[in-house]
Amino acid sequence: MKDHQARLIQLSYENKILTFGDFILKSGRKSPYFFNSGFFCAGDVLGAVADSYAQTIIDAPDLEFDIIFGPAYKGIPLAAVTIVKLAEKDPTKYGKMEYAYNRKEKKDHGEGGNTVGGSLKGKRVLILDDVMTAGTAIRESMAIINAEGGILAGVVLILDRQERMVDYEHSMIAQVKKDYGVPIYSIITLDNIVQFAKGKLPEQDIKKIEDYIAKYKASPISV
Ligand SMILES: O=C(O)c1cc(=O)[nH]c(=O)n1[C@@H]1O[C@H](COP(=O)(O)O)[C@@H](O)[C@H]1O
Repeated sequence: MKDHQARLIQLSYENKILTFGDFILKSGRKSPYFFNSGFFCAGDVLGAVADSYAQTIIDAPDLEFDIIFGPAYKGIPLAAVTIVKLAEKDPTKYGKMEYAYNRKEKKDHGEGGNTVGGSLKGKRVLILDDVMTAGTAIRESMAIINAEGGILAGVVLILDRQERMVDYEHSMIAQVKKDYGVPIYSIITLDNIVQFAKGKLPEQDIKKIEDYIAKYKASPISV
């Protein structure tokens, strides 16, 4: 793990963003851990996630984009702090780059429109989201970008849960990469969380995570 990844997991655990227990996911799966990015609300941990997003973007060899899109609601502050961090790290490349987000409800007065911030029209758009499990949230973002005339350029996530799709061995990330032909990066993965948990949690909790992995972890194959 790189320093920024280890630091982000540690801070996420301390801030109860990363928790271990019994959780029901959006997909209906019963999970022994949950990552709640709604708790990125203290300055230190929000700064840490912004730094990790920005570093992941800068280190990615094949991400070319003109604007960042943060899906409402949780993606909005994440996109805002990341664009600030990118501008700090590389002012020439990112100083004038914009970000945008969608409204949950359509507005038909004032400036109108479904998105706020920079225009997506004709631009290569990088989606910045928190967690991908079954891919539902990401597909919703893709539909918004299409409707606004943007071109999807890639996705950066905080956590790749590395879960397999129902009835398949491969992951949702592998499927989305194939369907849209764009790169997808994540700051941390389930593997990183397991590595962290092994030094921290009691044996019975590790066992629950291992059982979950045996049941739901995807094979590292592309489609
Ligand atoms: O329900 C989840 O799968 C989930 C797991 C987790 O650890 N953290 C988490 O936030 N989620 C939620 O699930 C969404 C992603 O799941 P999909 O839309 O199924 O890919 C996230 O945007 C969250 O709403």
